[in-house]
Amino acid sequence: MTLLDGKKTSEAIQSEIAAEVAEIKAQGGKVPHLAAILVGQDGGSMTYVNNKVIACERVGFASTLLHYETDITEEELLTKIREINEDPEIDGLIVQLPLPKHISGDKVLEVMDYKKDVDGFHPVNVGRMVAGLPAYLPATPYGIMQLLERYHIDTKGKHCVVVGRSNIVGTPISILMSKCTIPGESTVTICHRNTVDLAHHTRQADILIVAVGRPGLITADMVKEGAVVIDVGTTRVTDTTRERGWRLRGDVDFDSVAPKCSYITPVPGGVGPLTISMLLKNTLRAAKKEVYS
Ligand SMILES: Nc1nc2c(c(=O)[nH]1)N[C@@H](CN(C=O)c1ccc(C(=O)N[C@@H](CCC(=O)O)C(=O)O)cc1)CN2
Ligand SMILES: [Mg+2]
Repeated sequence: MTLLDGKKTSEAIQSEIAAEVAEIKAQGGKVPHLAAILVGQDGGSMTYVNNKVIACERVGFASTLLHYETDITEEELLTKIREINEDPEIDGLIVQLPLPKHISGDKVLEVMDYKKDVDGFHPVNVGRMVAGLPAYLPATPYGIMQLLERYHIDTKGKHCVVVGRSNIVGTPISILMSKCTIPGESTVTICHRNTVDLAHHTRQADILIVAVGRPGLITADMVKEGAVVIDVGTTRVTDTTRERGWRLRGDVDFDSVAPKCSYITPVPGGVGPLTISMLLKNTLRAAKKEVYS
């Protein structure tokens, strides 16, 4: 069994990005600039956004963090987004999810300039990804593709079973894995909350990607011998032995599943760190006008 080291891969990607930024600076160019909007005080969201800002500094990007109270109105937020759309200094914009219930994520995306949508969630970017046109790929699926590529995992003709159909992970990764690209060329099955006999499907998987946020859902009996297992789940579960009172747990029961796998991602240190690196990569692509002129 080989551990897919997301931390190491993420560091390698960030070094590549930092080298490109150094080159841009040396040529007297403008450094990439990411704006991140955070609404409210959710612990996980605050950690992720802070980590994004720190990662920007590490690779030499400029960043702007806009942190609003939970009671900001939808219209106030939309006005701010329209301002950022018009700001030529800012190359990429993300709005950290989840948003409070009174703000429509769909409206936020529709207002956002798709050319700055470095999360790849805007309908234009989703549509272009489906059509196989240049687009910003959502960071987590993009990170999974990087892991498969950099570990030279053969995906062509393999059966890839995806558990979860979220817009952030499940749906886009199932499309990317079915595309005629490498990685890709897989036969894809999507499972979700109404799938009958989940284990029947997961046992068929050569490549199993799980993104539902249900700690320990996938147990050893649900996995084929030699499978590649990608665990996207990162749920905070109570752990009184830790000072902070919690630990992260994936959707896969790592201890029982790992011995059966050819490759597996740990939690933490698997897909998570790549989510941040691929956001930086998209921001660099935005600054270089690689996707849109
Ligand atoms: N606008 C967005 N919102 C959300 C996204 C997103 O891509 N765009 N994805 C998730 C949260 N997320 C980034 O935003 C994210 C999740 C996990 C990690 C990560 O590095 N996890 C580490 C553990 C970190 C820890 O100790 O808490 C790991 O798995 O090793 C990074 C980013 C939902 N919202
Ligand atoms: Mg899902």
